[in-house]
Amino acid sequence: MSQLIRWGILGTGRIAHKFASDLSHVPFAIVAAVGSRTKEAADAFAATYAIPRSHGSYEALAADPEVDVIYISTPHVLHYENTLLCLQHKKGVLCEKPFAMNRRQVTTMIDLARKQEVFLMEALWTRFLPHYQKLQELLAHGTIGEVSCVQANFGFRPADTAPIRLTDHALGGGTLLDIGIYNIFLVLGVLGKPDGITAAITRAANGIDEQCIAGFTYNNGAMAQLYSTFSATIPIEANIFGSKGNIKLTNRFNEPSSRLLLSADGIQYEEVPVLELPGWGYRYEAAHVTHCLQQGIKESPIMTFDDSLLLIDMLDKIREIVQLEYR
Ligand SMILES: NC(=O)C1=CN([C@@H]2O[C@H](COP(=O)(O)OP(=O)(O)OC[C@H]3O[C@@H](n4cnc5c(N)ncnc54)[C@H](OP(=O)(O)O)[C@@H]3O)[C@@H](O)[C@H]2O)C=CC1
Ligand SMILES: O=C1OC[C@@H](O)[C@H](O)[C@H]1O
Repeated sequence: MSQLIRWGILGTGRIAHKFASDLSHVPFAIVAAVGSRTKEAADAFAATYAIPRSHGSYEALAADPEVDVIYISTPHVLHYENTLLCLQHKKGVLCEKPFAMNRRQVTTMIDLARKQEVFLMEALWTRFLPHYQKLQELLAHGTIGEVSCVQANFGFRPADTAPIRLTDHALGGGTLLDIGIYNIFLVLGVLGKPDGITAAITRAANGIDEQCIAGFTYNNGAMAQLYSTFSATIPIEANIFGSKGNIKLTNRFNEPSSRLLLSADGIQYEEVPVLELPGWGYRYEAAHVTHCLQQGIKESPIMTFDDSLLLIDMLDKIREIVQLEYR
């Protein structure tokens, strides 16, 4: 089907730039409009990517009849209200991670998407990356046998130029929701839902988690170790240990630049070749959403509502254990 899908971008921050740039690689996708809190920022963004329509409010973007689907890239605490706004206007939505702040919000978003009969998906881009797909293939073929342990680390010291949202409690800051989510996503993709969870955080003075360490245990004996931090810049790597070998996802394991390494003995590692296309890596999820819209599909068969619900359940559970609260 050759129907053009008209994208809108809601929010003009860092990741919105990369996403808009990557849409130029996606067949049958055009960026039709952008919406910002200010007309100046919307106009500047539109000029950079030759976007025909720019709006000085999110409401105006959501109401734009020339838009089919909206990519939401605002701070975490706004995902819920921004998504509901777009769904109310019968726009499809691809909303950045974390989908929302808790299960209640995610459920309300899903219910409204179903009621309005429009597409909705969490923008967990790693799910669509070639190296992650290859990882799933290797695991499904039993290449490393039975997995006994997954270790996932994600951390960096935010630069002075980093967005304020990373550490601002009022914007949903902290490592768990921002980067710890990738650790959880990876472990769920390898071992599934845990039977037990332990967790601890280093709490910053403003209440956010500056570090978070979590342990997942499984009734079959498998376990996982998940660590996220803003206190140190560390290798953003993941290791998967199995009865017949190991897999390492190199720095940054959530991005397309990560290499997939395979070892039979835990000493010698060989790279598994993966086909990578030009761009930042957002084209894969954007192409999937574009395809879903062309086909009239309302829920992604790859990043499903159940996947997002399980993810938010894990975030909620860890937050409950460590008493991490947001208003
Ligand atoms: N998938 C990925 O690889 C990545 C995903 N993300 C996710 O994307 C989202 C945005 O992250 P990022 O682009 O880094 O964030 P930025 O702070 O750079 O951008 C956020 C944008 O949201 C809008 N906004 C609305 N209200 C506020 C507010 N009160 N304070 C600040 N900004 C506001 C602004 O756009 P405007 O002024 O135009 O309204 C702002 O530019 C987050 O949910 C994050 O988790 C982030 C990085 C990578
Ligand atoms: O999704 C993300 O990936 C990269 C990080 O630097 C960023 O803070 C986070 O939002």
